[in-house]
Amino acid sequence: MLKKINPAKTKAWQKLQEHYALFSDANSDRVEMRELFRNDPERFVKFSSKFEDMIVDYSKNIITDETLELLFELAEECGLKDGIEAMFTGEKINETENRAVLHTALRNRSNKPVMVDGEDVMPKINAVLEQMKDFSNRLSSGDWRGCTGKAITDIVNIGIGGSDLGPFMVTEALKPYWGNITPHFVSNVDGTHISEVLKKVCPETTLFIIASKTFTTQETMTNAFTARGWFLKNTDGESDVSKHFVAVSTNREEVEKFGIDPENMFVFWDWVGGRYSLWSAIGLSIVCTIGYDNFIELLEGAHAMDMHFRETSLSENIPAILAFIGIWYNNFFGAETEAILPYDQYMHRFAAYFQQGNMESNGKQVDRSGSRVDYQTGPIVWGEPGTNGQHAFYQLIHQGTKPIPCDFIAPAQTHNPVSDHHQKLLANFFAQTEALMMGKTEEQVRRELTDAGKTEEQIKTLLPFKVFPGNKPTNSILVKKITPRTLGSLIAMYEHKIFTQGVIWNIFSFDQWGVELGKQLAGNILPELTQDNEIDTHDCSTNGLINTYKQMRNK
Ligand SMILES: O=P(O)(O)OC[C@H]1O[C@@H](O)[C@H](O)[C@@H](O)[C@@H]1O
Repeated sequence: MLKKINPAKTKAWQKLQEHYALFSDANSDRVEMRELFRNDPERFVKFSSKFEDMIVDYSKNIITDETLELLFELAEECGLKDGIEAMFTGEKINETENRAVLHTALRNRSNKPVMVDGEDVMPKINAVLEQMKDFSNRLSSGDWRGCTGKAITDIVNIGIGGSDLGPFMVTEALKPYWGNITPHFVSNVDGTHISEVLKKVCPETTLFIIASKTFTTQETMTNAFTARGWFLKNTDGESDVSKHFVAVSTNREEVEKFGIDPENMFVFWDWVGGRYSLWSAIGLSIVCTIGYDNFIELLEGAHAMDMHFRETSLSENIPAILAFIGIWYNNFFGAETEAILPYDQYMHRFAAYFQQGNMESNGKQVDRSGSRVDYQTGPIVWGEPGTNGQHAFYQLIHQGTKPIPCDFIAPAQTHNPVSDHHQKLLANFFAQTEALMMGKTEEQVRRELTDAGKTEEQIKTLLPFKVFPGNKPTNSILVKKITPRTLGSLIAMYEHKIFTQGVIWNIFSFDQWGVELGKQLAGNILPELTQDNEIDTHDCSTNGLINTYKQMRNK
């Protein structure tokens, strides 16, 4: 089991607090990155790690050897190494749901046994993989026929949260690997989402994948029934449903109730968390889109990162180091957010994916003993692909008042070598991380303005606006190319970063009770919306909004 240690009460935490004074804004002699770089030409070599075709450069952080040493001490005091073993060996570390956490078993390409409740889970994982392989081959070869004998050309994944974000992000990131099946994704209960997707597909050649761990999620079931209604309206009858609807779930009973043949069901298990489920049967839409072999490459890449995370000492451990640096800013510099900035258009959903991964996992205020924490936990995660972000929100990162550590991610090779686009893209990547670290001093600005012929008066007026403080931390993650394997490693790297931070913050990262209340209340309100009578069962704001909505919808 994970230890229950208050990180803020450890010796390392106290030392980190004292150490922070060296870098604090309150210290007029503070140590800044510019100086650290000036004093150590080997800083890049020292503070970067290679992993297969990936390099993670964490040298542009406000850290010294001592900072990292203290963070390693913190991790040791909090029992990180034992925690990692507990997860990989199937201990029920998701205590509030009494579940193991074994997304790593789903990509355990060594096939060594992984035991849960005395049973090796590998045979059943392999059996579902075989089923996914067979199914996707039948789809892409045209062997699986729709109701009028036509081959399937489009799949629609209906799911939400973990049953949508992962498959959507991965299929988008790996678009260059698409075969002859086009994927679509419907998640939002807003009828616009399904309506717009249904406009693009033809009932005879479309297969719906209803993806839901519980098979009770309101949004998914509503969209699934709408899809079935649309299909039946446009085809000949109920019996054809089996050729056009398959399910991915842990809940056989509900799948059968919906009317999907259990033959067409792909199972997974309660030890797969929703937001960690793309490696399970939830990845069916990925397999159908990029092919089974590429999906296996994705698993292989993740497995390689798993091995690295499990077996490498903390001082060389990439996910752990990223996690420690995150804690450094979150808990000592008071950083509230982290940006993930992929310089790769195909990875445009990567930040959104890890928004759930991070914020649902570590958005917790109660520690593992059930007490309110007295320190900060999970950061707000956000981001957009470069270079779009540069023209939108980088201003605040460069010159705003909030510290925002950023991860820059880019491939050295593009799938679309169009003239010099990629060089321009990467020039921007490198320039931004340099600018964020170096900033622009008063002296530099003064020189520039003098060279531009400005008067002393003009220089004085403009100077404060044109200075960039710099000292803004970034990690740079450069991969050779975005392939299924690299993407698998990248995703696993971030997953383990989240896990590491959860262990140290002494919180449970694999439950998500916080999403329940809104669902419950929506369940209470829905029947109140069916009639036009005035409502007075809530607070005055909620009553007022519901009653105004009722008036508006009728006029
Ligand atoms: O796969 P399901 O059961 O439909 O759940 C979808 C999502 O439902 C949300 O309520 C959970 O917070 C997510 O973690 C989950 O991924």
